[in-house]
Amino acid sequence: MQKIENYINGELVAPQSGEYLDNYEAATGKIYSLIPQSNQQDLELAVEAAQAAQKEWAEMPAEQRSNLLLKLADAIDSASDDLARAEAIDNGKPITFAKAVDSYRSAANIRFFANAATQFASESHSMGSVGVNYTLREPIGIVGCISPWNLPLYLFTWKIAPALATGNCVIAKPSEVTPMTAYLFSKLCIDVGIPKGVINILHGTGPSIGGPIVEHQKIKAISFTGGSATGKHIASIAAPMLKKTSLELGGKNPTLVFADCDFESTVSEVARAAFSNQGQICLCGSRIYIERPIYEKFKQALVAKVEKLRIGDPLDESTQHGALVSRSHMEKVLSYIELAQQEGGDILCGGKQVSVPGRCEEGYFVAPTVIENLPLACRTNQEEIFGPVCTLQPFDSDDEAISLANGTEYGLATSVWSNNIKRCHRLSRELDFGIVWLNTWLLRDLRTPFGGVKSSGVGREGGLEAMRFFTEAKNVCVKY
Ligand SMILES: NC(=O)C1=CN([C@@H]2O[C@H](COP(=O)(O)OP(=O)(O)OC[C@H]3O[C@@H](n4cnc5c(N)ncnc54)[C@H](O)[C@@H]3O)[C@@H](O)[C@H]2O)C=CC1
Ligand SMILES: O=C(O)/C=C/C=C(\O)C(=O)O
Repeated sequence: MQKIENYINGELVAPQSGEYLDNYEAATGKIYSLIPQSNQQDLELAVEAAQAAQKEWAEMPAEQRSNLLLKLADAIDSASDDLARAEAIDNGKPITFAKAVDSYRSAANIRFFANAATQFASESHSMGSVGVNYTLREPIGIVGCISPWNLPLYLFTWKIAPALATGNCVIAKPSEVTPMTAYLFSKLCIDVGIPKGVINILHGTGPSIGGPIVEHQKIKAISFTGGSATGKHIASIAAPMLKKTSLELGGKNPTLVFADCDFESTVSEVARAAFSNQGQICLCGSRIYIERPIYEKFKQALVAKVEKLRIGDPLDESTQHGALVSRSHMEKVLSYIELAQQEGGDILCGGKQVSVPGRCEEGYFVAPTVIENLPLACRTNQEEIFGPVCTLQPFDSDDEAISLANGTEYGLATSVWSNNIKRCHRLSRELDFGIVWLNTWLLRDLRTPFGGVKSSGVGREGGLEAMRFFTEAKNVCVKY
Protein backbone atom coordinates (compact mmCIF):
# COMPACT_ATOMS: atom_id res chain seq x y z
CA MET A 1 0.00 0.00 0.00
CA GLN A 2 1.40 3.41 -0.98
CA LYS A 3 2.32 5.60 1.99
CA ILE A 4 2.02 9.35 1.53
CA GLU A 5 4.71 11.34 3.35
CA ASN A 6 4.99 14.80 4.82
CA TYR A 7 7.31 17.30 3.15
CA ILE A 8 9.44 19.06 5.75
CA ASN A 9 12.72 20.92 5.28
CA GLY A 10 12.94 19.76 1.66
CA GLU A 11 12.53 16.08 2.48
CA LEU A 12 9.77 13.50 2.39
CA VAL A 13 9.35 12.17 5.92
CA ALA A 14 7.05 9.93 7.95
CA PRO A 15 4.87 11.50 10.65
CA GLN A 16 6.49 11.62 14.11
CA SER A 17 3.58 9.65 15.59
CA GLY A 18 4.01 6.82 13.06
CA GLU A 19 0.22 6.94 12.66
CA TYR A 20 -1.53 6.80 9.30
CA LEU A 21 -5.12 7.24 8.13
CA ASP A 22 -6.80 5.28 5.35
CA ASN A 23 -7.23 6.99 1.99
CA TYR A 24 -10.20 5.83 -0.09
CA GLU A 25 -10.68 5.80 -3.84
CA ALA A 26 -14.01 7.62 -4.23
CA ALA A 27 -15.23 5.58 -7.20
CA THR A 28 -14.62 2.17 -5.63
CA GLY A 29 -14.91 2.80 -1.90
CA LYS A 30 -11.62 0.90 -1.43
CA ILE A 31 -8.58 1.96 0.60
CA TYR A 32 -5.70 2.60 -1.78
CA SER A 33 -3.12 4.58 0.19
CA LEU A 34 -2.21 5.77 3.67
CA ILE A 35 -2.07 9.35 4.91
CA PRO A 36 0.24 10.60 7.67
CA GLN A 37 -1.66 11.72 10.76
CA SER A 38 0.60 14.66 11.62
CA ASN A 39 0.60 16.44 14.96
CA GLN A 40 2.29 19.21 16.95
CA GLN A 41 5.70 17.49 16.75
CA ASP A 42 5.64 17.51 12.94
CA LEU A 43 4.50 21.10 13.04
CA GLU A 44 7.43 22.16 15.24
CA LEU A 45 9.85 20.61 12.74
CA ALA A 46 8.14 22.38 9.86
CA VAL A 47 8.14 25.74 11.67
CA GLU A 48 11.84 25.32 12.51
CA ALA A 49 12.61 24.60 8.83
CA ALA A 50 10.52 27.55 7.66
CA GLN A 51 12.22 29.88 10.14
CA ALA A 52 15.64 28.82 8.92
CA ALA A 53 14.64 29.37 5.27
CA GLN A 54 12.72 32.59 5.76
CA LYS A 55 15.40 35.30 5.54
CA GLU A 56 17.08 34.00 2.41
CA TRP A 57 13.75 33.42 0.62
CA ALA A 58 12.43 36.86 1.57
CA GLU A 59 15.62 38.61 0.49
CA MET A 60 16.06 36.68 -2.75
CA PRO A 61 15.60 39.06 -5.72
CA ALA A 62 12.02 38.78 -6.98
CA GLU A 63 13.19 37.60 -10.39
CA GLN A 64 15.05 34.64 -8.91
CA ARG A 65 12.06 33.66 -6.76
CA SER A 66 9.85 34.05 -9.78
CA ASN A 67 12.09 31.82 -11.92
CA LEU A 68 11.93 29.02 -9.36
CA LEU A 69 8.14 29.25 -9.26
CA LEU A 70 7.97 29.28 -13.06
CA LYS A 71 9.97 26.04 -13.08
CA LEU A 72 7.46 24.60 -10.64
CA ALA A 73 4.57 25.62 -12.92
CA ASP A 74 6.31 23.93 -15.87
CA ALA A 75 6.82 20.81 -13.78
CA ILE A 76 3.07 20.72 -13.01
CA ASP A 77 2.33 21.03 -16.72
CA SER A 78 4.68 18.16 -17.50
CA ALA A 79 3.03 16.00 -14.82
CA SER A 80 -0.46 17.12 -15.82
CA ASP A 81 -1.72 13.66 -16.87
CA ASP A 82 -0.44 11.96 -13.72
CA LEU A 83 -1.84 14.68 -11.50
CA ALA A 84 -5.24 14.48 -13.22
CA ARG A 85 -5.34 10.72 -12.77
CA ALA A 86 -4.40 11.05 -9.11
CA GLU A 87 -7.10 13.68 -8.60
CA ALA A 88 -9.73 11.51 -10.32
CA ILE A 89 -8.87 8.54 -8.08
CA ASP A 90 -8.69 10.51 -4.84
CA ASN A 91 -11.67 12.79 -5.40
CA GLY A 92 -13.92 10.87 -7.83
CA LYS A 93 -14.06 13.65 -10.43
CA PRO A 94 -14.01 12.76 -14.15
CA ILE A 95 -10.45 12.58 -15.45
CA THR A 96 -11.22 14.93 -18.35
CA PHE A 97 -12.39 17.55 -15.84
CA ALA A 98 -9.35 16.92 -13.63
CA LYS A 99 -7.05 17.55 -16.57
CA ALA A 100 -8.83 20.56 -18.08
CA VAL A 101 -9.66 22.25 -14.78
CA ASP A 102 -7.57 20.96 -11.86
CA SER A 103 -4.19 20.30 -13.51
CA TYR A 104 -4.50 23.30 -15.80
CA ARG A 105 -5.37 25.75 -13.02
CA SER A 106 -2.76 24.38 -10.61
CA ALA A 107 0.01 25.30 -13.06
CA ALA A 108 -1.74 28.56 -13.98
CA ASN A 109 -1.94 29.60 -10.30
CA ILE A 110 1.78 29.14 -9.75
CA ARG A 111 2.68 30.80 -13.07
CA PHE A 112 0.37 33.76 -12.46
CA PHE A 113 1.87 34.56 -9.06
CA ALA A 114 5.42 33.84 -10.25
CA ASN A 115 4.89 36.62 -12.77
CA ALA A 116 3.16 38.80 -10.18
CA ALA A 117 6.32 38.62 -8.04
CA THR A 118 8.21 40.64 -10.64
CA GLN A 119 5.34 43.07 -11.24
CA PHE A 120 4.34 43.87 -7.66
CA ALA A 121 4.92 47.52 -6.72
CA SER A 122 3.90 49.75 -3.85
CA GLU A 123 2.81 53.34 -3.40
CA SER A 124 4.55 56.56 -2.51
CA HIS A 125 2.85 59.67 -1.12
CA SER A 126 4.53 62.98 -1.78
CA MET A 127 4.17 65.76 0.85
CA GLY A 128 5.44 68.38 -1.58
CA SER A 129 8.44 70.28 -0.25
CA VAL A 130 7.95 68.77 3.24
CA GLY A 131 8.84 65.16 2.55
CA VAL A 132 7.75 61.86 1.06
CA ASN A 133 6.29 58.58 2.26
CA TYR A 134 6.86 55.28 0.58
CA THR A 135 5.32 51.94 1.41
CA LEU A 136 7.35 48.79 1.80
CA ARG A 137 5.42 45.56 1.26
CA GLU A 138 7.26 43.04 3.40
CA PRO A 139 6.56 39.31 3.68
CA ILE A 140 4.69 38.34 6.84
CA GLY A 141 7.08 35.50 7.65
CA ILE A 142 5.61 32.03 8.11
CA VAL A 143 2.03 31.58 6.93
CA GLY A 144 -0.45 28.70 7.10
CA CYS A 145 -2.50 27.56 4.10
CA ILE A 146 -5.37 25.12 4.72
CA SER A 147 -7.25 23.80 1.71
CA PRO A 148 -10.27 21.56 1.02
CA TRP A 149 -11.02 18.41 -0.98
CA ASN A 150 -13.19 19.64 -3.84
CA LEU A 151 -10.47 21.14 -6.07
CA PRO A 152 -7.49 19.72 -4.21
CA LEU A 153 -4.31 20.88 -5.97
CA TYR A 154 -6.12 23.81 -7.62
CA LEU A 155 -7.03 25.42 -4.29
CA PHE A 156 -3.80 24.31 -2.58
CA THR A 157 -1.71 26.14 -5.22
CA TRP A 158 -4.13 29.10 -5.29
CA LYS A 159 -3.09 29.80 -1.69
CA ILE A 160 0.56 28.90 -1.56
CA ALA A 161 1.52 30.63 -4.84
CA PRO A 162 0.90 34.24 -3.66
CA ALA A 163 2.35 33.41 -0.24
CA LEU A 164 5.59 32.23 -1.83
CA ALA A 165 5.68 34.93 -4.49
CA THR A 166 5.67 37.60 -1.78
CA GLY A 167 8.59 35.97 0.07
CA ASN A 168 6.85 34.03 2.83
CA CYS A 169 7.61 30.49 3.89
CA VAL A 170 4.58 28.24 4.00
CA ILE A 171 3.18 25.49 6.20
CA ALA A 172 0.41 23.97 4.09
CA LYS A 173 -2.22 21.41 5.01
CA PRO A 174 -4.19 19.79 2.19
CA SER A 175 -7.46 18.04 2.98
CA GLU A 176 -7.01 14.61 4.52
CA VAL A 177 -9.78 13.44 2.19
CA THR A 178 -7.73 14.16 -0.96
CA PRO A 179 -4.03 14.32 -0.05
CA MET A 180 -2.46 12.64 -3.09
CA THR A 181 -1.79 15.54 -5.46
CA ALA A 182 -0.24 17.66 -2.69
CA TYR A 183 2.11 14.73 -2.07
CA LEU A 184 2.99 14.52 -5.77
CA PHE A 185 3.46 18.29 -5.71
CA SER A 186 6.00 17.98 -2.89
CA LYS A 187 8.04 15.67 -5.14
CA LEU A 188 7.92 18.32 -7.88
CA CYS A 189 9.22 20.91 -5.39
CA ILE A 190 12.21 18.66 -4.76
CA ASP A 191 12.75 18.06 -8.50
CA VAL A 192 12.85 21.77 -9.37
CA GLY A 193 15.02 22.74 -6.40
CA ILE A 194 12.70 24.82 -4.23
CA PRO A 195 15.00 25.70 -1.31
CA LYS A 196 14.44 23.50 1.71
CA GLY A 197 12.05 24.81 4.33
CA VAL A 198 10.35 27.28 1.99
CA ILE A 199 7.33 25.02 1.52
CA ASN A 200 6.37 22.45 4.13
CA ILE A 201 3.37 20.17 3.62
CA LEU A 202 1.77 18.43 6.60
CA HIS A 203 -0.96 15.85 6.09
CA GLY A 204 -3.66 14.87 8.56
CA THR A 205 -7.04 15.82 9.97
CA GLY A 206 -8.29 19.22 11.05
CA PRO A 207 -8.15 18.54 14.80
CA SER A 208 -4.78 16.79 14.64
CA ILE A 209 -2.80 19.26 12.51
CA GLY A 210 -5.11 21.98 11.11
CA GLY A 211 -5.92 23.29 14.60
CA PRO A 212 -2.25 23.38 15.73
CA ILE A 213 -1.33 25.32 12.56
CA VAL A 214 -3.99 27.93 13.32
CA GLU A 215 -2.90 28.15 16.97
CA HIS A 216 0.87 28.32 16.41
CA GLN A 217 2.37 31.60 17.68
CA LYS A 218 4.97 31.74 14.91
CA ILE A 219 2.46 31.33 12.08
CA LYS A 220 1.31 34.87 11.49
CA ALA A 221 -1.45 34.50 8.89
CA ILE A 222 -3.94 31.83 7.86
CA SER A 223 -5.48 31.42 4.44
CA PHE A 224 -8.34 28.93 4.58
CA THR A 225 -10.89 27.53 2.14
CA GLY A 226 -13.58 25.15 3.35
CA GLY A 227 -16.89 24.95 5.18
CA SER A 228 -18.35 28.03 6.91
CA ALA A 229 -18.50 26.26 10.30
CA THR A 230 -14.78 25.44 10.15
CA GLY A 231 -14.03 28.99 8.96
CA LYS A 232 -15.90 30.50 11.91
CA HIS A 233 -14.04 28.21 14.31
CA ILE A 234 -10.68 29.21 12.80
CA ALA A 235 -11.65 32.90 13.06
CA SER A 236 -12.50 32.45 16.75
CA ILE A 237 -8.99 31.16 17.45
CA ALA A 238 -7.07 33.51 15.13
CA ALA A 239 -8.87 36.73 16.12
CA PRO A 240 -7.70 36.94 19.77
CA MET A 241 -4.16 36.12 18.56
CA LEU A 242 -4.49 39.12 16.18
CA LYS A 243 -3.64 36.84 13.27
CA LYS A 244 -4.44 37.87 9.74
CA THR A 245 -7.04 35.57 8.14
CA SER A 246 -8.45 35.11 4.67
CA LEU A 247 -11.50 32.87 4.82
CA GLU A 248 -13.11 31.57 1.63
CA LEU A 249 -16.19 29.70 2.78
CA GLY A 250 -19.42 28.14 1.57
CA GLY A 251 -22.08 29.32 -0.83
CA LYS A 252 -25.73 28.80 -1.75
CA ASN A 253 -25.47 30.51 -5.06
CA PRO A 254 -28.48 31.70 -7.06
CA THR A 255 -28.74 31.51 -10.84
CA LEU A 256 -31.21 34.05 -12.27
CA VAL A 257 -32.65 33.14 -15.66
CA PHE A 258 -34.71 35.80 -17.47
CA ALA A 259 -37.17 35.18 -20.32
CA ASP A 260 -34.97 37.19 -22.72
CA CYS A 261 -31.87 34.99 -22.26
CA ASP A 262 -30.24 33.05 -25.11
CA PHE A 263 -32.28 29.96 -24.38
CA GLU A 264 -30.15 27.03 -25.59
CA SER A 265 -26.77 28.23 -24.37
CA THR A 266 -28.29 29.30 -21.06
CA VAL A 267 -29.73 25.83 -20.45
CA SER A 268 -26.27 24.31 -21.06
CA GLU A 269 -24.44 26.81 -18.89
CA VAL A 270 -26.96 26.64 -16.05
CA ALA A 271 -26.57 22.83 -16.02
CA ARG A 272 -22.77 23.25 -16.01
CA ALA A 273 -23.00 25.75 -13.16
CA ALA A 274 -25.10 23.37 -11.07
CA PHE A 275 -23.34 20.07 -11.71
CA SER A 276 -19.66 20.69 -12.54
CA ASN A 277 -17.43 18.62 -10.27
CA GLN A 278 -20.62 16.85 -9.07
CA GLY A 279 -21.83 20.16 -7.63
CA GLN A 280 -18.82 20.30 -5.30
CA ILE A 281 -17.55 23.79 -6.11
CA CYS A 282 -18.31 26.60 -3.71
CA LEU A 283 -19.44 28.64 -6.75
CA CYS A 284 -21.96 26.12 -8.11
CA GLY A 285 -25.39 27.61 -8.83
CA SER A 286 -27.69 25.40 -6.76
CA ARG A 287 -30.77 27.68 -6.54
CA ILE A 288 -32.10 28.31 -10.02
CA TYR A 289 -34.71 31.04 -10.38
CA ILE A 290 -36.50 31.21 -13.76
CA GLU A 291 -38.76 33.99 -15.01
CA ARG A 292 -42.30 32.61 -15.10
CA PRO A 293 -43.05 32.90 -18.86
CA ILE A 294 -40.25 30.42 -19.68
CA TYR A 295 -40.37 28.38 -16.48
CA GLU A 296 -41.96 25.20 -17.90
CA LYS A 297 -39.97 25.23 -21.15
CA PHE A 298 -36.67 25.90 -19.36
CA LYS A 299 -37.39 23.26 -16.73
CA GLN A 300 -38.03 20.59 -19.36
CA ALA A 301 -34.92 21.50 -21.36
CA LEU A 302 -32.74 21.57 -18.24
CA VAL A 303 -34.00 18.22 -16.96
CA ALA A 304 -33.50 16.66 -20.43
CA LYS A 305 -29.90 17.94 -20.46
CA VAL A 306 -29.16 16.76 -16.93
CA GLU A 307 -30.60 13.30 -17.57
CA LYS A 308 -28.12 12.89 -20.42
CA LEU A 309 -25.03 13.47 -18.23
CA ARG A 310 -22.99 10.25 -18.41
CA ILE A 311 -22.40 8.89 -14.91
CA GLY A 312 -19.46 6.51 -14.74
CA ASP A 313 -15.93 5.55 -13.78
CA PRO A 314 -13.96 8.78 -13.28
CA LEU A 315 -11.02 7.19 -15.12
CA ASP A 316 -13.14 6.66 -18.25
CA GLU A 317 -12.62 9.60 -20.63
CA SER A 318 -16.29 9.59 -21.62
CA THR A 319 -17.56 10.09 -18.05
CA GLN A 320 -19.20 13.46 -17.38
CA HIS A 321 -20.44 12.91 -13.83
CA GLY A 322 -18.19 11.06 -11.38
CA ALA A 323 -18.36 9.99 -7.75
CA LEU A 324 -18.77 12.17 -4.68
CA VAL A 325 -15.66 12.56 -2.59
CA SER A 326 -16.44 10.26 0.35
CA ARG A 327 -19.04 7.97 1.85
CA SER A 328 -19.87 10.48 4.59
CA HIS A 329 -20.31 13.27 2.07
CA MET A 330 -22.52 11.06 -0.12
CA GLU A 331 -24.65 10.27 2.94
CA LYS A 332 -24.93 13.97 3.72
CA VAL A 333 -26.08 14.74 0.17
CA LEU A 334 -28.59 11.86 0.16
CA SER A 335 -29.97 13.04 3.50
CA TYR A 336 -30.61 16.48 1.97
CA ILE A 337 -32.49 14.88 -0.93
CA GLU A 338 -34.66 13.07 1.59
CA LEU A 339 -35.16 16.31 3.52
CA ALA A 340 -36.18 18.10 0.32
CA GLN A 341 -38.98 15.57 -0.18
CA GLN A 342 -40.10 15.92 3.45
CA GLU A 343 -40.19 19.69 2.89
CA GLY A 344 -42.59 19.18 -0.03
CA GLY A 345 -40.16 19.19 -2.96
CA ASP A 346 -40.81 17.19 -6.12
CA ILE A 347 -37.85 15.39 -7.67
CA LEU A 348 -37.72 15.98 -11.43
CA CYS A 349 -34.67 13.79 -12.07
CA GLY A 350 -32.02 11.92 -10.11
CA GLY A 351 -32.73 11.82 -6.39
CA LYS A 352 -30.82 8.66 -5.58
CA GLN A 353 -27.53 6.83 -5.24
CA VAL A 354 -26.37 5.12 -8.43
CA SER A 355 -24.44 1.88 -8.75
CA VAL A 356 -21.93 1.91 -11.59
CA PRO A 357 -21.39 -1.71 -12.67
CA GLY A 358 -17.91 -3.25 -12.63
CA ARG A 359 -15.02 -1.96 -10.51
CA CYS A 360 -17.06 1.07 -9.37
CA GLU A 361 -20.11 -0.69 -7.99
CA GLU A 362 -19.26 0.30 -4.39
CA GLY A 363 -18.45 3.92 -5.35
CA TYR A 364 -20.04 7.08 -3.99
CA PHE A 365 -22.23 8.03 -6.96
CA VAL A 366 -25.33 10.21 -6.71
CA ALA A 367 -27.37 11.02 -9.81
CA PRO A 368 -27.63 14.72 -10.68
CA THR A 369 -30.83 15.84 -9.03
CA VAL A 370 -33.28 18.61 -9.91
CA ILE A 371 -36.05 19.51 -7.44
CA GLU A 372 -38.99 21.94 -7.68
CA ASN A 373 -41.85 23.27 -5.56
CA LEU A 374 -39.78 24.33 -2.57
CA PRO A 375 -40.02 27.82 -1.05
CA LEU A 376 -36.97 29.95 -0.26
CA ALA A 377 -37.55 29.48 3.47
CA CYS A 378 -36.72 25.80 3.82
CA ARG A 379 -33.48 24.07 4.80
CA THR A 380 -32.94 22.65 1.31
CA ASN A 381 -32.84 26.19 -0.07
CA GLN A 382 -30.95 27.73 2.83
CA GLU A 383 -28.16 25.28 3.65
CA GLU A 384 -25.10 24.39 1.60
CA ILE A 385 -25.54 20.86 0.24
CA PHE A 386 -22.32 20.92 -1.82
CA GLY A 387 -23.39 18.13 -4.14
CA PRO A 388 -25.28 17.41 -7.37
CA VAL A 389 -28.57 18.89 -6.20
CA CYS A 390 -30.33 22.01 -7.43
CA THR A 391 -33.77 23.51 -6.94
CA LEU A 392 -35.98 25.42 -9.40
CA GLN A 393 -38.39 28.23 -8.58
CA PRO A 394 -40.26 30.72 -10.82
CA PHE A 395 -40.23 34.50 -10.30
CA ASP A 396 -42.32 37.36 -11.71
CA SER A 397 -40.20 40.52 -11.49
CA ASP A 398 -36.64 41.81 -11.18
CA ASP A 399 -37.30 42.80 -7.58
CA GLU A 400 -38.57 39.35 -6.69
CA ALA A 401 -35.50 37.77 -8.32
CA ILE A 402 -33.21 40.03 -6.27
CA SER A 403 -35.00 39.27 -3.05
CA LEU A 404 -34.93 35.51 -3.65
CA ALA A 405 -31.25 35.63 -4.62
CA ASN A 406 -30.26 37.63 -1.53
CA GLY A 407 -32.42 35.56 0.82
CA THR A 408 -29.85 33.26 2.44
CA GLU A 409 -27.00 33.76 4.91
CA TYR A 410 -24.49 33.21 2.06
CA GLY A 411 -23.09 35.71 -0.45
CA LEU A 412 -20.41 34.11 -2.57
CA ALA A 413 -21.41 34.12 -6.26
CA THR A 414 -24.42 34.61 -8.50
CA SER A 415 -25.06 34.50 -12.23
CA VAL A 416 -27.62 36.46 -14.24
CA TRP A 417 -28.80 35.32 -17.68
CA SER A 418 -30.49 38.05 -19.72
CA ASN A 419 -29.99 40.09 -22.88
CA ASN A 420 -31.21 43.26 -21.17
CA ILE A 421 -27.95 45.05 -20.43
CA LYS A 422 -29.51 47.69 -18.19
CA ARG A 423 -31.14 45.04 -16.06
CA CYS A 424 -27.86 43.10 -15.81
CA HIS A 425 -25.99 46.13 -14.50
CA ARG A 426 -28.79 47.21 -12.16
CA LEU A 427 -29.00 43.73 -10.67
CA SER A 428 -25.22 43.56 -10.25
CA ARG A 429 -25.49 46.52 -7.89
CA GLU A 430 -28.40 45.02 -5.92
CA LEU A 431 -27.10 41.47 -5.58
CA ASP A 432 -25.31 40.92 -2.29
CA PHE A 433 -22.45 38.71 -3.47
CA GLY A 434 -18.68 38.89 -3.88
CA ILE A 435 -18.89 37.70 -7.49
CA VAL A 436 -21.57 38.46 -10.10
CA TRP A 437 -21.36 36.68 -13.45
CA LEU A 438 -23.41 38.14 -16.31
CA ASN A 439 -24.28 35.58 -19.00
CA THR A 440 -21.42 33.35 -17.91
CA TRP A 441 -20.32 31.18 -15.01
CA LEU A 442 -16.83 30.46 -13.66
CA LEU A 443 -15.12 32.54 -16.30
CA ARG A 444 -11.97 33.31 -14.33
CA ASP A 445 -9.39 36.04 -14.62
CA LEU A 446 -6.79 35.48 -11.91
CA ARG A 447 -6.26 39.23 -11.48
CA THR A 448 -9.78 39.79 -10.10
CA PRO A 449 -10.78 39.85 -6.40
CA PHE A 450 -12.22 36.49 -5.41
CA GLY A 451 -14.32 35.81 -2.32
CA GLY A 452 -17.68 36.28 -0.67
CA VAL A 453 -19.70 38.35 1.76
CA LYS A 454 -21.95 37.34 4.71
CA SER A 455 -21.28 33.72 5.79
CA SER A 456 -19.29 33.10 2.59
CA GLY A 457 -16.15 34.55 4.03
CA VAL A 458 -13.84 37.39 4.88
CA GLY A 459 -11.18 38.87 2.62
CA ARG A 460 -10.41 38.39 -1.04
CA GLU A 461 -8.03 36.13 -2.89
CA GLY A 462 -6.61 36.62 -6.39
CA GLY A 463 -4.33 39.18 -8.01
CA LEU A 464 -3.25 42.16 -5.96
CA GLU A 465 -5.62 41.25 -3.12
CA ALA A 466 -3.65 38.08 -2.47
CA MET A 467 -0.28 39.82 -2.81
CA ARG A 468 -1.45 42.40 -0.29
CA PHE A 469 -2.87 39.79 2.09
CA PHE A 470 0.46 38.00 2.29
CA THR A 471 2.48 41.17 2.96
CA GLU A 472 2.66 43.76 5.73
CA ALA A 473 2.58 47.37 4.61
CA LYS A 474 5.28 49.47 6.24
CA ASN A 475 5.19 53.22 5.73
CA VAL A 476 8.55 54.97 5.59
CA CYS A 477 8.26 58.74 6.10
CA VAL A 478 11.15 60.98 4.99
CA LYS A 479 11.32 64.66 5.96
CA TYR A 480 13.32 66.77 3.50
N1 LIG B 1 -14.71 25.08 -0.97
C1 LIG B 1 -15.73 25.08 -0.16
O1 LIG B 1 -16.47 25.99 -0.09
C2 LIG B 1 -15.91 23.89 0.66
C3 LIG B 1 -17.02 23.75 1.42
N2 LIG B 1 -17.15 22.66 2.18
C4 LIG B 1 -18.38 22.54 2.96
O2 LIG B 1 -18.05 22.10 4.25
C5 LIG B 1 -18.72 20.88 4.50
C6 LIG B 1 -17.83 20.02 5.36
O3 LIG B 1 -16.74 19.54 4.59
P1 LIG B 1 -15.35 19.28 5.27
O4 LIG B 1 -14.48 18.44 4.47
O5 LIG B 1 -15.62 18.79 6.65
O6 LIG B 1 -14.73 20.74 5.25
P2 LIG B 1 -13.80 21.40 6.27
O7 LIG B 1 -14.09 22.84 6.29
O8 LIG B 1 -13.81 20.66 7.55
O9 LIG B 1 -12.35 21.12 5.62
C7 LIG B 1 -11.57 22.04 4.91
C8 LIG B 1 -10.11 21.97 5.43
O10 LIG B 1 -10.08 22.43 6.77
C9 LIG B 1 -9.41 21.48 7.60
N3 LIG B 1 -9.94 21.58 8.95
C10 LIG B 1 -11.03 20.97 9.48
N4 LIG B 1 -11.19 21.33 10.76
C11 LIG B 1 -10.19 22.20 11.05
C12 LIG B 1 -9.81 22.92 12.22
N5 LIG B 1 -10.50 22.82 13.37
N6 LIG B 1 -8.75 23.71 12.17
C13 LIG B 1 -8.04 23.84 11.02
N7 LIG B 1 -8.32 23.16 9.90
C14 LIG B 1 -9.39 22.36 9.90
C15 LIG B 1 -9.70 20.17 6.91
O11 LIG B 1 -8.82 19.17 7.35
C16 LIG B 1 -9.52 20.57 5.46
O12 LIG B 1 -8.15 20.63 5.14
C17 LIG B 1 -19.00 20.31 3.11
O13 LIG B 1 -20.06 19.42 3.11
C18 LIG B 1 -19.31 21.55 2.36
O14 LIG B 1 -20.64 21.95 2.59
C19 LIG B 1 -16.19 21.71 2.22
C20 LIG B 1 -15.06 21.80 1.47
C21 LIG B 1 -14.86 22.89 0.59
O1 LIG C 1 -10.55 30.26 -7.88
C1 LIG C 1 -11.44 29.66 -8.49
O2 LIG C 1 -11.55 29.75 -9.68
C2 LIG C 1 -12.37 28.75 -7.83
C3 LIG C 1 -12.37 28.56 -6.55
C4 LIG C 1 -13.27 27.61 -5.96
C5 LIG C 1 -13.37 27.48 -4.64
O3 LIG C 1 -12.75 28.31 -3.82
C6 LIG C 1 -14.12 26.40 -3.98
O4 LIG C 1 -14.82 25.63 -4.62
O5 LIG C 1 -13.98 26.34 -2.76
